[in-house]
Amino acid sequence: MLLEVKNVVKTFGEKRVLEGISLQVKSGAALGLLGRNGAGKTTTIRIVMGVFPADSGEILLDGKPMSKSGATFGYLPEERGLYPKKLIGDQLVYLARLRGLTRADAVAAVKRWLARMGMEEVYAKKLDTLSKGNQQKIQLASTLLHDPDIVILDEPFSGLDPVNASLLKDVVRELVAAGKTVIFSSHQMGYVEEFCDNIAILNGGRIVLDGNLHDIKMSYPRNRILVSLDKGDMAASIKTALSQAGLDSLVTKLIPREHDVILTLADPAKRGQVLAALSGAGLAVDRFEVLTPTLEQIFVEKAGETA
Ligand SMILES: Nc1ncnc2c1ncn2[C@@H]1O[C@H](COP(=O)(O)OP(=O)(O)OP(=O)(O)O)[C@@H](O)[C@H]1O
Repeated sequence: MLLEVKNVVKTFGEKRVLEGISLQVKSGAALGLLGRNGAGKTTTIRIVMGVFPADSGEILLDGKPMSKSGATFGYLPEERGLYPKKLIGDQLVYLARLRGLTRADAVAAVKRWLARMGMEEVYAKKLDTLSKGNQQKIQLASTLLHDPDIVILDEPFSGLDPVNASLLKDVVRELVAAGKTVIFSSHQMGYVEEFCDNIAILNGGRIVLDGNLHDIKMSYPRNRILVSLDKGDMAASIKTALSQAGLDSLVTKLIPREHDVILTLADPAKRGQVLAALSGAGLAVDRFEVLTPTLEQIFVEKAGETA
C-alpha cells in the first residue's frame, strides 16, 4: 500500500500552515514525521485522515483518492480521548463497535489487546484508577482494536517506563511487520531512529528533508573517525603512529576525549591507511568507527531555524 500526500496547502485564516507539502509512506516501513512545535505535523495528519480538507493538493492511497479507498485508520492523538470515569472494558467494546465490529468480535478484540498489553485484569476497572503509563497502553489498545490499515501514533511513548516502552516498541514493530502503514510522530529522536526506515522533517510548513534515514545518514561526509585504544595516552600514541606512517597531513583534526579520540580526515576513502598505521605501530585498537550524524543532529540542522 502506498499513501501519498501531494502538494498539500492549508491555510487557517491568514496563516498558511502547509505550503504545498508532498510525502509518501509505504506499508511495511514506518515513516517518522518530525518537526518543531507548530511545524504542521498534526495538521498534515488530520488532512490525511479527512478530519478537514486541504485548500489544495491530494491524498492518495495506491493512486486513488483516500476518501474513496475505504481504508481504516487507527489514530493515537497527542491529547488522549478516553473517559476517565468509565469502565475500561465497556468503553473499549463501545469504541470497537463504533468502528464496525460485532459485539462478539469487539469483546474478543478488547480481551486480546488487554492480554497483549499485559493488563487482562483491568477490564472492569475505571480508567482513572490506572497509572498514567497504563492509561497510555489502554489508549494505544483503543487505537488498534479494529485492526486498522493505517496507524498514526503521536508521541506514543510519553509517560511510559522502560518496560512498557519496550512492550510498545514490540507492538509497533509487529504492526510494521504485518504490512500496516505506520506514521509515527515524536520529538524523541531515539525512538524514531529505532522504528522508522523513512523520515520527513517539516519546518515552517515545508518538507525540508525526506527519505530513507540510512541513506540520509550515508549522504553526510564520512570523514570523522572514532578511535579508541585499550590503554595509554591515546592521542599521543595515535599522533606518533600517524607521523611514523607519514600520514600527518591526512588527519586534519584530532580531538582527544575521555575514552576515545575523534579524527577528521582530509580524505575519508583513505581511512584504511590510518587503521593500518595504528596496527603497524603495535597499538591495540578497541574501536575504529566512522561517525555518522545522529537523527538529533540532522534534525537540529534542518529544523533548528524556522524557515
Ligand atoms: N484549527 C486551527 N486554527 C487556527 N490555527 C491552527 C489550527 N490548527 C493548527 N493551527 C496552527 O497551525 C500551525 C501548525 O500546527 P500543528 O498543530 O499542525 O503543529 P504540530 O507540528 O503538530 O505541533 P506540535 O509538535 O506542537 O504538536 C500552528 O501555528 C497552529 O497554531
